[in-house]
Amino acid sequence: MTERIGLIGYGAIGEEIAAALDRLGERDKLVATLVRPRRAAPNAVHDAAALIAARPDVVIECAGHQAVRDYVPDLLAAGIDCILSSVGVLADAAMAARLDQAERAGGGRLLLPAGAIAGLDGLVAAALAGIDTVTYTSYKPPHAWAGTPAEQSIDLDSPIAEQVFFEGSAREAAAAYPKNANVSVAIGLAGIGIDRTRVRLVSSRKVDDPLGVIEAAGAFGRFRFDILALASPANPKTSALTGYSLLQCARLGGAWPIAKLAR
Ligand SMILES: NC(=O)C1=CN([C@@H]2O[C@H](COP(=O)(O)OP(=O)(O)OC[C@H]3O[C@@H](n4cnc5c(N)ncnc54)[C@H](O)[C@@H]3O)[C@@H](O)[C@H]2O)C=CC1
Ligand SMILES: O=C([O-])CC(=O)C(=O)O
Repeated sequence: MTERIGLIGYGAIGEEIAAALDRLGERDKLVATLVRPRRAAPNAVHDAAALIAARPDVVIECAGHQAVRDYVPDLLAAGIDCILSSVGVLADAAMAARLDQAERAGGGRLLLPAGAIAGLDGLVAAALAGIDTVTYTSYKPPHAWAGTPAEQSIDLDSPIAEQVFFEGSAREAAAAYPKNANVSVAIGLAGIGIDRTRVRLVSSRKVDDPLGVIEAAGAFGRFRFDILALASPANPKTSALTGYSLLQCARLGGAWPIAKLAR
C-alpha cells in the first residue's frame, strides 16, 4: 500500500481526497499539497521542487491541464508515479510525447484512472476481442457548462429540455472542454483510440448531476454503462466519484483500472 501521497491542486477534488483520507484514518499519508501562493492546504508547497523534496511515492494531479504541463514531466523524470485527473491533456500529441519521454527517462509511471466513469475494464478487454464503435455521451445540467465554449453554441438559459452542443472525437472534446471531457480520453485510450471514439456533450434539464453514458459494440458483443454520479458539492462540472477513483488508484499502488493498459 502506498504510504506517501502528494497532491497537485486543492479544489473540489483535492479537498474530497483529503477528507476521504481523514475518514480512513490515513491523513498522515498526505505529505505535500502543491497549491498556489496563499492557498491554505495540508502540508502546502508551492513548486515542483518542494513537492519532490517531500518524497511522495505517488502524486495525484487534480488541478487542470496547465498544472499537468507545468509539473508532471519533472515529477515523472524524478521517478515519482503520477495519477492524472486531467487525462484530457493527452489529446495534445506533443504533450503526450513529452510525458512518455519523462516516464522513460525517470521511471515514474503515468497512471490514468477511470475518474468520473466506470467500465474501463470492459473496454480494455473488448479492445482485444474487437470493438467497432465507442460513443460517450455526457449529460450535465446547464450551469455545469457555464464558462465553456458551449455558451457560444447554445443559450444555456433556454428552457429546451436537452441541447446537444458538441459532437466529435474524444480528442476534439478534451481539447475544447478541458474541465468537462477528460474521461473522453480515458475511454478512448482504453478502447479504440481517442480519434475513433465519438463524444456527444449535452446540456440537459433532465439531470441535476453528471450522467455519463458509454456505449460500445463490436466482435465482443455490446455494452452500455450509465453512470449517474452526483456532482461534487464544490464544483458542478465535476462528479464526486472522481476523487475516490484517484485516491484508490494511489492507495492500491496503481493497481486499478487504468486507461493506459491498453495503449
Ligand atoms: N478524469 C475525470 O473524471 C475528471 C477530471 N477532472 C479534472 O480535474 C481538474 C480539477 O477539478 P476540480 O477539483 O473539480 O476543480 P477546481 O476548480 O475545484 O479545483 C482546481 C484547483 O486547482 C488549483 N490549481 C489550478 N492550477 C494550479 C497550479 N498550477 N498549481 C496549483 N494549483 C492549481 C486551482 O486554484 C483550484 O483550487 C479539472 O480541471 C479537470 O481537469 C475533473 C472532473 C472529472
Ligand atoms: O466529472 C465528470 O462528470 C467528467 C468530467 O468533468 C471530465 O471528464 O472532465
